[in-house]
Amino acid sequence: MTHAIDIRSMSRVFGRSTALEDITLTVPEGSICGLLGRNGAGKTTLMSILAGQDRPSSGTVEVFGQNPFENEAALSRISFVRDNQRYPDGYRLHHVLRIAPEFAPNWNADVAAELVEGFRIPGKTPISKMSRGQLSSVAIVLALASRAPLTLLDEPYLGLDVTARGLFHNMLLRDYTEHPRTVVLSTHLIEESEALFDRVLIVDRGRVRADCGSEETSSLAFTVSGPTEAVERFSEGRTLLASHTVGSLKSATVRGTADADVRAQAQTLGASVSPATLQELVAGFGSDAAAPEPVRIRKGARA
Ligand SMILES: Nc1ncnc2c1ncn2[C@@H]1O[C@H](COP(=O)(O)OP(=O)(O)OP(=O)(O)O)[C@@H](O)[C@H]1O
Repeated sequence: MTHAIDIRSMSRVFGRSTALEDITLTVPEGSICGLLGRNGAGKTTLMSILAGQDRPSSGTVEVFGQNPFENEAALSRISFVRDNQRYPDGYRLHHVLRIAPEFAPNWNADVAAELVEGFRIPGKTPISKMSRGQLSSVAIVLALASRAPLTLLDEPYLGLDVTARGLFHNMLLRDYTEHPRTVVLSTHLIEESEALFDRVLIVDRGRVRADCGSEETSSLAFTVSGPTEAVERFSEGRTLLASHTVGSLKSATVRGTADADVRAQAQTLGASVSPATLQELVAGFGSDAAAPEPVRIRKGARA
């Protein structure tokens, strides 16, 4: 399998703060990977390094087999759109659309025009005066119309209304299907975006906590709920990622697979088991109770 991203033993330290610690991971070509984790988990730092805007303190990073840092050939294959994207003073939309193809060899003006119309991005307003959602819209136009082999989207949803979010999802999936590429998308809107992902990377405090295909997340953890005593008895000897108690009822996210034995045991105790949602997994792997060892499940990428 060809890897778009290959990271080995990579760390990024800022003074006394370790933003990324001993990261080893690969992302196969032709996948949409959700990069998920709590605030400060290390998502933006990871994307900046992949985009050649920062370099690791140790370890190696390869994008399509090359180190992206100060590497023009590698950077021409990467589109990185971040939430605080800056534009030159006085720039309006038409300036951006005119200059973008110079940096994006696969630029598609039809995709850009369709998105500009759908997002209702004003042509006359200077970019510096645009609303938060309009800025996100411009960033998404750049990201999708670039059709870069590696597209990095860091929190693309900030300020976007529900219609604009739907347009983004539809265009991403449509254009990705017609022109396959590798996309890494970080977001805190997990429920809304999870249908996009065929891979999921969960990071917390600079470390990879889970790395698997999206259809395999159900084997990482499950939720058990019921009377507090039943859930506590069921949880004995198991690894809890998180738990919540409301009145006499308790719900816990438990590491492992909910096989027939697990379900039967819960039922005997008067508790019930259901698959953990992706949101519960991210919250669980970001909790202080989560064990530090990463869970990796490697299978093929989407065809
Ligand atoms: N230039 C820097 N100097 C010092 N510390 C930094 C720097 N950049 C990032 N960090 C620290 O590295 C850690 C990871 O930050 P990062 O921005 O990558 O997190 P994130 O997962 O993108 O968070 P969020 O979801 O809040 O955007 C944080 O603790 C942050 O304070």
